[in-house]
Amino acid sequence: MADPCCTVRGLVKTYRTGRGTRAAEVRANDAVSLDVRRGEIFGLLGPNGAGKSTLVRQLTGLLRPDTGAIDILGHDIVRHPERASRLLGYLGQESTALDELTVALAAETTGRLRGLPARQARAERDAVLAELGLEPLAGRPIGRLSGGQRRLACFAAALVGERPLLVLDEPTTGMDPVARRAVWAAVDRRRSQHGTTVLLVTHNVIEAETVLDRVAVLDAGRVIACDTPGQLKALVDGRVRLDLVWRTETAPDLPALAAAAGRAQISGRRWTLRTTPEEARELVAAVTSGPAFAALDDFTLATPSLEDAYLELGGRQGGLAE
Ligand SMILES: Nc1ncnc2c1ncn2[C@@H]1O[C@H](COP(=O)(O)OP(=O)(O)OP(=O)(O)O)[C@@H](O)[C@H]1O
Repeated sequence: MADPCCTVRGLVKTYRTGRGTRAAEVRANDAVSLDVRRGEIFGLLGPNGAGKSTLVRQLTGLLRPDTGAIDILGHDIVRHPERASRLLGYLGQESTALDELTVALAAETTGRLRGLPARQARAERDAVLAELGLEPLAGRPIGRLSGGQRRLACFAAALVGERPLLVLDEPTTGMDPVARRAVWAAVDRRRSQHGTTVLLVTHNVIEAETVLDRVAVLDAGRVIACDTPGQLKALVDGRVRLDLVWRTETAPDLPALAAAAGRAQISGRRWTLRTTPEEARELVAAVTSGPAFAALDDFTLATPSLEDAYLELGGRQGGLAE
């Protein structure tokens, strides 16, 4: 592969829980192999429990794989996990380590721990707080911020003391649209100015489609596909998704709906149908007139998303959403 940043081969991680008769094993990563190129924004997409965080914790040297190999910029991270912190900036799901520090001190301390001289750590701290609009919160302890503000403050800290690879585990969870945009602008800037590579964990399909160059889809610990969002969506080209939301859980029993009822994925009052544009058009006509319309609360017709591609690939029927 041209210019690799991170190469993963045959990674297996099994958690053991309980004791005696309650002992159980969860294979969180099951022979995962991946290639991330330098300078790309690479995503790990999958539902809760797919094994995304387990994978990134191994890449960051925090968790030891049972078997398999991880190479980051020429370094063997399984043999030398301590090297990971010099190669990558990591934003995990928890902020507890930084909770007692103010936003400014968390950013400055991270810079110092990464080997920056005091003056440079302070300069980078000021620049990143300004870049992310965090100056008004600079003096507040991270543990006493809102969930979205806390994520943004931890993201700011992860950016100080530049690293060639950024590993971000659901960075925008809980953030408002302004903060989200600030995060993606900061990521883009680092990529264009320094060629930074970004490995991003998400189960937000819209975000994945917008920001990722390539995405690996994980399901039950395995990579079930790896491609550009566009190529993955091409798997479901020519089809549309129709969501019908009824006023009550008992949808009207009408001949025009019988075939659709048999094929719809039903969740409470919502029916989801993945079908051809022609059939969707007929169904929309049928439900927007007469007794069906009286029973209808809402409907949406959409082009395929990565969510549809995931289901097409054999992903769990519940889909990617939480
Ligand atoms: N410390 C642990 N001990 C035991 N089982 C664990 C542990 N951490 C994770 N697991 C299990 O391993 C599997 C993968 O979990 P992981 O957190 O990697 O998934 P994920 O894709 O990151 O999920 P989410 O989207 O919810 O963050 C799940 O079945 C989870 O219950």
